[in-house]
Amino acid sequence: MKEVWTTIASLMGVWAFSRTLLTAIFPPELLFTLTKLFHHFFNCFSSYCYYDITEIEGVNTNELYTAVQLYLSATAASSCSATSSNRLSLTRGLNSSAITFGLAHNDRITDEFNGVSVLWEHIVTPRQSQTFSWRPLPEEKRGFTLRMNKRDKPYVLQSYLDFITEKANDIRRKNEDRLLHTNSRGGSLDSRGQPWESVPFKHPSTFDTLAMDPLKKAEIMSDLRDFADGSAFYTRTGRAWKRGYLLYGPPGTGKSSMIAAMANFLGYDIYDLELTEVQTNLELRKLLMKTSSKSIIVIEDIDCSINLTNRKETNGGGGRDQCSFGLPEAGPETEPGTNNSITLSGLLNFTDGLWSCCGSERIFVFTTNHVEKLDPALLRSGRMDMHVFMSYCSFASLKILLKNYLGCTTDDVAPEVLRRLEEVTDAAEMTPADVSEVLIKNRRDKDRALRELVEVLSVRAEKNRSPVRRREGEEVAEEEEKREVESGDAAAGGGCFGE
Ligand SMILES: Nc1ncnc2c1ncn2[C@@H]1O[C@H](COP(=O)(O)OP(=O)(O)OP(=O)(O)O)[C@@H](O)[C@H]1O
Ligand SMILES: [Mg+2]
Repeated sequence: MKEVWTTIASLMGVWAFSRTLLTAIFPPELLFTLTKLFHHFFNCFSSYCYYDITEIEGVNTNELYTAVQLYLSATAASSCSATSSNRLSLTRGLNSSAITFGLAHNDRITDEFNGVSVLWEHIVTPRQSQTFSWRPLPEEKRGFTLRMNKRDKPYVLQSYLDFITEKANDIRRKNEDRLLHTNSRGGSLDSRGQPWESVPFKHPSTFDTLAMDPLKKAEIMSDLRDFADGSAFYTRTGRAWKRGYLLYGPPGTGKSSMIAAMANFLGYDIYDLELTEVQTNLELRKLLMKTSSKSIIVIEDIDCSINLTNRKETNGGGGRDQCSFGLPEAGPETEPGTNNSITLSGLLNFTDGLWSCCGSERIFVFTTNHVEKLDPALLRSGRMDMHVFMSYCSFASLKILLKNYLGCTTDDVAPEVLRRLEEVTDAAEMTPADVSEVLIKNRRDKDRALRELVEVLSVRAEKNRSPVRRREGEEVAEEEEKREVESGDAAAGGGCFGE
């Protein structure tokens, strides 16, 4: 033992002496170059190269670090044996329903990509001193080091990192629940500069549970699928990657349920834009800029949010916008130029102006109960590409509701009951919401539910056949016709599922 210590001491002595000697002989620049050459020389003999991916770069979070962490968490979870220890850290993010596995501090994991084996090490060291930063930095410095054989680097490094980024995006999408964002705070920002407040979006509505004409439904689903897969198409045709849907129809026909089904179908987040909370066009634009890709931007009851019919030019608008629209019951505080000065042009720019393209893969959905109140400019193709009429409950829709609530198909219903339902459903003009209520109430007793449903639908159908009601219906139909003539070919070119 004594001999070992003697050898170490003498080696250190030699090293210290050589350094002193070298420093005395060579100027510092030359010494630096010699040291570099020395390292280079030794590197030539090492068959590995190393890449550090730190958690924080400057003051920003390094997205590659997050991607690697997610990717390795999936690898670690599937093969605990690939890690150097059998300890993994477990985390569950706020708003996420999935648990993420992670490498414990200073742990290693091997991975294979295209037949090439690599080694990852998770390095955690205490942060020395708090450098100046606008936001507090974590107490520990974290990073991953990737070790790869030099000969493999030119072939796999880039494609491996691309693969990791892609995989991490998939995992993120699968792990995270949909988010529902709202601008209920008005234009004020939170501590992270966000104007949107978010909650997990857990609406269970899907296209399976949505009661509507199956053909109409299939067309919408295929349109959405084409949209989501349309990256190349939109680039080739020079169009912004966005699509607008107008859902209109009486209350309780499933417009909001359809939006939820769309979000669940595509895996997109929803931004529920409360227009009455937005004061100016500029605020509207800022909200738009803070939305993410792969999202549905919704304005519900657009006719109630902003008065789009009383189009009047204003002189006192400072020349910023030509036409201003106050809220329906516009008091003095909502006069243009004062508090709420959102204009139609601001809204139109929001949906298809240059700023609407500041992200990609976004769907705009407007809903209304009174499509006749909307300005034709808002309805034209390019803004609202598809007009979807959500109708009263048809016999086809009723079958879906029977399956949803009573778990029965048409085979389970007695033929005479089925025939009676078919006779009265369309004439009854009941909304799916009203039909659902009857079914929910009697869901424990299928026969009673069907009996009551036949009764309610028959009474409604009979009422609708009465002469007074027919006259009213004719007036409504006339009004509809007038509106269609007025809005002209607003929807021409786009899909229109009106009935
Ligand atoms: N087409 C439908 N398919 C399945 N369920 C529906 C449908 N329409 C309505 N419902 C049921 O009725 C409830 C209300 O529907 P929803 O809120 O989607 O209607 P809406 O058209 O958005 O109404 P409003 O115009 O008042 O906003 C939903 O929770 C759902 O259970
Ligand atoms: Mg609704």
